[in-house]
Amino acid sequence: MYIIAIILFAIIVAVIIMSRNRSKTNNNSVEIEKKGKNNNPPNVTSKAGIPEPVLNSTLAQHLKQSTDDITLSEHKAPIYNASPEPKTSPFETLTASELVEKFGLYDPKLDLPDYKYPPIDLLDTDLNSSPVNAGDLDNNKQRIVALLNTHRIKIDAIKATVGPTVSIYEITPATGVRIQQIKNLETDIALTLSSVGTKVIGHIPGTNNIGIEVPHSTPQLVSIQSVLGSHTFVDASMQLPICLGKTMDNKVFVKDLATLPHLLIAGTTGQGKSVALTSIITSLLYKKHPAELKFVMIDLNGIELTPYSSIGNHFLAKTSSAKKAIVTSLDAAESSLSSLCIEMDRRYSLFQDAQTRTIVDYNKKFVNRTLDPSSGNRYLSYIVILIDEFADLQTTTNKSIEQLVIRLAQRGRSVGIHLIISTQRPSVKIITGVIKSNIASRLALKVITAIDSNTILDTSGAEHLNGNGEALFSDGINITHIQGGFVSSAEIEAVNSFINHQHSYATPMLLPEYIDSFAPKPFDSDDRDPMFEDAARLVVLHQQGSPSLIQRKLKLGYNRAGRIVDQLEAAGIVGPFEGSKAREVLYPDEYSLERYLEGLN
Ligand SMILES: Nc1ncnc2c1ncn2[C@@H]1O[C@H](COP(=O)(O)OP(=O)(O)OP(=O)(O)O)[C@@H](O)[C@H]1O
Repeated sequence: MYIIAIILFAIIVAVIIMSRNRSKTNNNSVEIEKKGKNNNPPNVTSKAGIPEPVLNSTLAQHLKQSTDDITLSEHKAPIYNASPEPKTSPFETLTASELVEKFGLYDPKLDLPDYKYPPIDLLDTDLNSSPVNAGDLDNNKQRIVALLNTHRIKIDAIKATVGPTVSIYEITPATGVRIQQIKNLETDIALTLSSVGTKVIGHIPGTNNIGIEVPHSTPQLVSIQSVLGSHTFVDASMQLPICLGKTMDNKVFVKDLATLPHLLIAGTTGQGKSVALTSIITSLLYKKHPAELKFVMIDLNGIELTPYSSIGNHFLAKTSSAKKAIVTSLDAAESSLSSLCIEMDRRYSLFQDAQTRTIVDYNKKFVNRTLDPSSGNRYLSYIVILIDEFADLQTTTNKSIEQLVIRLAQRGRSVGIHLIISTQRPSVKIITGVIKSNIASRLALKVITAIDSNTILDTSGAEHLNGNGEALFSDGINITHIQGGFVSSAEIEAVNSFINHQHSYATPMLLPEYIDSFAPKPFDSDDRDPMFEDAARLVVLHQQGSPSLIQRKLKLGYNRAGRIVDQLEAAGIVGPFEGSKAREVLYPDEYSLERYLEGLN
């Protein structure tokens, strides 16, 4: 008895030491612990031996949320307790309201409970003085009024609004004055104000006024801090708020990517596409928790999006076979997009079973614990796919990329998958008719010709922009003239570093594995899950290739079971995903399977 007690004590001590050592492999956690910022209990090591990011501060909280399968960011695993394994799911014995009473609402943010959103003071403050002084504004007003008087055009009032790149003079015409009378004087007004580019922009919606737009000789920079710190952005109750800059009358311009629901950014090289892309990413990083949002970044040049690899474990998603979190090759781009299509189909099949139509409704049901995680249900994060330089993917030899992009654009919205595509080649070969018809929202930066502008926006105008982030945004109906927010490399670095120094998931979110049936890839046995062979025997024995079977019989989390099924598919043991049907098992009996497994080892 005494000896058994000593052995037991030694085992417990050894387990504690091992779990502490493993936790030190996570650089982030080591650094935070060193700084003494983290009051969490010691790291918990998952069954897979990976440092556990779910560090709920109390045992009660810990019981609410699963610690079973943490290599994926999305919780599909049981949300009651991981250890000891319950024999039956509480979802089988308790109603949703009883579950909520017992465990509370499901909170995806408890994945990383101590996660802090980046503070606004990481960004540079706006030190710009106004591009026009009050004296100049008054002079211009007097000159405009004098000119109109000479032409016997009476006005009731004139006021000026200073925007980032232009000032707008709003005139209230006297009764009987026609807009065209003022429009006819456009060149004369430009001459009077000595300002090339002055435009009479016509009736200002919602007012009785006519606008005259006068460009500043030195445009004002719109700092990202001034827009992300504004009430318009801070108070925006949107699913995916993205800040695109300021309008010409100095209003912060925020859109909800979830409703756009995709965006095309195009303009000649050096006019501000990358800055626009990074200000969109920065907007989302300021508003979203890593449990709610993942980016898939495709950047074949490996330049613009590379800095974000440092926040890969927090905010990026990738296929498990991809070595890097950011996609930099054509093949990897194709398999990532294919894999996203599989994820999209899986989400649709979850929606079908849950009888929901949108990600918001589905997640609401999940949070209310009406959906059983052991049937594959999980909290769904939004996925934003960013493609920097779409022309690199639109090669003549690879038409399938365009088809994948179109599929995602057509069906992604309801399931929370959104695309942002940027290109410096606004030609009809790159921005094809079918791409345009599926991506209604477009941001045009300066282009060279009216034809290019027409290719992007279906109208001219972008050829008159001044560069440096000045843009025209079209939501498919209205066009808004804006000045994009500027974000510097140093600011990107500061935000990424702030995020990077916090606890993260163990890996980027893993997307379902895509296997190209026409070009089978060699199956890498090093990447195989330790339970791979047991799972293979199980599916062959039951002649049923479903993750829930593996999950139940081998006591694994849903994510891990899903990955094993992907590996079984890669090894040719089960067939491809077929929506709500179970996968076909390609080995008829254990004998043939054992022979195959021997060959694999
Ligand atoms: N919103 C902005 N406000 C002020 N200046 C800007 C803005 N956007 C871009 N610029 C200026 O334009 C330069 C080029 O911007 P950016 O790198 O985004 O261009 P690009 O269109 O992505 O170029 P490329 O096609 O070569 O990648 C920036 O370095 C900056 O000086």
